[in-house]
Amino acid sequence: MTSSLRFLMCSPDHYDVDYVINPWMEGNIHKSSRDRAVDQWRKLHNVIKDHAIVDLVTPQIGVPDMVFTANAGLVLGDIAVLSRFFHKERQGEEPFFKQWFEENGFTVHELPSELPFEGAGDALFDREGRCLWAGYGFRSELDSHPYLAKWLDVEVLSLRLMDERFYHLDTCFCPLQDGYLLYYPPAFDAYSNRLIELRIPPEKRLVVAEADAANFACNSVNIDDIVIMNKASDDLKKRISDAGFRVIETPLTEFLKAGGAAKCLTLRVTEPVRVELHGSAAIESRMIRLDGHLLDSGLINRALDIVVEAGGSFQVLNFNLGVQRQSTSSAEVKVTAPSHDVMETIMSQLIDLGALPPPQEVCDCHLETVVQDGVAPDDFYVTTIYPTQIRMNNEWVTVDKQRMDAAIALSADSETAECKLLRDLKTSDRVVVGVEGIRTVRKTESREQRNTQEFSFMGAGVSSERRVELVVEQIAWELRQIRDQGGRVVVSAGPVVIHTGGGEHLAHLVREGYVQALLGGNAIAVHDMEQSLMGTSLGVDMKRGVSVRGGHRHHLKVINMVRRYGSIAKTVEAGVLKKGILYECVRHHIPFSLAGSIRDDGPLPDTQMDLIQAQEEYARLIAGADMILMLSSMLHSIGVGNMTPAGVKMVCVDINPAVVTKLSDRGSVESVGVVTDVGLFLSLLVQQLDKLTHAYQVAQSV
Ligand SMILES: NC(=O)c1ccc[n+]([C@@H]2O[C@H](COP(=O)([O-])OP(=O)(O)OC[C@H]3O[C@@H](n4cnc5c(N)ncnc54)[C@H](O)[C@@H]3O)[C@@H](O)[C@H]2O)c1
Ligand SMILES: NC(=[NH2+])NCCC[C@H](N)C(=O)O
Repeated sequence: MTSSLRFLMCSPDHYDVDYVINPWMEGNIHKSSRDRAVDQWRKLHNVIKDHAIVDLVTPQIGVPDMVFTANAGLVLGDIAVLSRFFHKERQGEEPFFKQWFEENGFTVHELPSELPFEGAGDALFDREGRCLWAGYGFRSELDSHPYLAKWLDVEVLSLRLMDERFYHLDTCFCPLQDGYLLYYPPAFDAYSNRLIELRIPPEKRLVVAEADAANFACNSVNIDDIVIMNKASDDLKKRISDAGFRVIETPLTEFLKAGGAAKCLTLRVTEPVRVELHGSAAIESRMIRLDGHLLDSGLINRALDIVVEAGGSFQVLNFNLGVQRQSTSSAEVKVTAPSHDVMETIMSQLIDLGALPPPQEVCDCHLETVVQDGVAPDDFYVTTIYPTQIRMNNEWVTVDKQRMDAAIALSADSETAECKLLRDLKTSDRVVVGVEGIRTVRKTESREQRNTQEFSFMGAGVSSERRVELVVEQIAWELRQIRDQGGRVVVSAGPVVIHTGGGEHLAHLVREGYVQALLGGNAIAVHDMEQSLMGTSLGVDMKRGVSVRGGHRHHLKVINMVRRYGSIAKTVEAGVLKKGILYECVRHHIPFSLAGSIRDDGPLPDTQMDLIQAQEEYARLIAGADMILMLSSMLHSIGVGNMTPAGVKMVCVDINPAVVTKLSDRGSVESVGVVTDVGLFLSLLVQQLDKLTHAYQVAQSV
């Protein structure tokens, strides 16, 4: 027996599965046998008694899980941090464990109420006592970890649990003597796995397969060179013994029904203190403020989801609910992240939602100078479509040329900031880094706006004919308004427009002044002209819908013809091209840009094969747009979406709901998705516009 070692156990006199608080308990209510449980517990007790002293806490009626003493609290030296159970079903255990700790000479620390932490079930010392691995995600809050670091004066490494079967850290992670670790990596998020790999060298990591993990092989008690567990496969046993340990199996099947095994049934109460080491936790906390229709628009949910999904945690400290339908709410939220990196990831997403630091914490943004043309500093802030401001010399300055996926740059001699693509950065530009002193200005999105968005957005696969018609009516109305007010509508279109018979309708829109710029690729122009000149689109007769003999050569002949004339405009001037979309563009001086791609035939002389140049032409034509109609080209629509700032209404039409979702789901109220055939859409749009114009003319003549 290793005489100095002590464990706390609780006999299973009142043990049963009475409720369900973890997936193992499902279907097991009152299905465990008390006799068998008592027998299995005694065997475990005996094994442990052979190697250490076992103290017992008196079992209590009404708290059947008290048998799992690992959850009593966390002990180091003579300090015990008492558990605050997440589930009310186990909260009744707290006073009994507290009493035991006090009666046994421990100084008991209690966490603030509503800050769950489930003791040694979620916190395991490295066997050399150098650090504390602490789990969070299901039962314990990340915010409890700084308290552990402070009270126990130990380095805390936070690990996020992802698989609800492994809801406590000790169900999937077991530090062993000599720096070994028995663990099940899929139970953790990527960041936590990286942290484990940074700290534990590969030869010391004993990775457990799912079948062993499901038998609670990681829920082992390690005393010197023995590892006591419910059960392990031969392969695992071999690997553990190759590492110099002896495995003792003792069946604990009755306790598995409640989601626990050997380690859960014990609490090590003699953890050695390493006086030379001191407390720290990489955990960071920050306050943020959110204002707006937080509940109606779902903003608060989105913000809190961002925090949790990225591996952080939150506390809503203040919530002022706007009581009237039109009044806004505000919230102050404390965000906690396991590391600086995770905090920056969370903060940059919260900034996108319009989050602000509280007034007392607002500071200037951080700038770093570019040292290589076209390369930003590592930590540069990546822009979004939303109007952004940065704080300089205690004032908020609006960033120009807003677009997504850029850096915010100030040239060496100016105090004006603009969005710059990486390739445009120049040595000596100063670039905003980190997340301090940056805010985005978001429109307050009300319940009504959200409903409209949901109504018009048809990504849910329920695009009945009538719903398409309703959306088209709305778009037609806006198109007419924009035209009448001298606004700008930009159309990006793919060749499907022509294949589906939409060419004549789009040409009509150009002719009638509804389009102020056209963006596309080589293909739409080639197919449009092929249809105008030969009546086919990629060799298919557009009237009869059948392939024309030798038709596959048509598009090359068209390309060749335009090449002979030198450009599309010259082909129109020569009187050769007499109708179609490109014809109308040339005739009505509507600028167009054709961005080339690797698969382009020809290409047409107008196709811009220098992609950087093409992106610049697109950006120039998009500037000042009121609406962008994205018609059935994923490629060009995504390109356009990336360079468009918020505030520009985008209408995306595609037959594939996934494409519509991708393009419309930019968190912007201005996006409308229509899942339908683009030819049908254009035909309905033209009909609706004619109806509107006709009504207008009738009204004027009365
Ligand atoms: N001849 C050339 O030089 C040349 C060059 C490039 C591309 N192309 C041709 O262009 C086509 C691809 O164009 P892209 O780059 O824009 O492709 P893309 O895949 O990016 O986009 C096409 C989109 O059209 C959608 N779509 C398909 N049928 C539809 C319908 N009936 N109504 C509405 N949406 C519909 C698809 O879901 C898809 O999202 C291919 O046929 C390709 O061969 C030809
Ligand atoms: N340290 C542990 N993993 N303990 C297991 C606790 C089991 C208990 N039924 C619960 O869900 O809380």
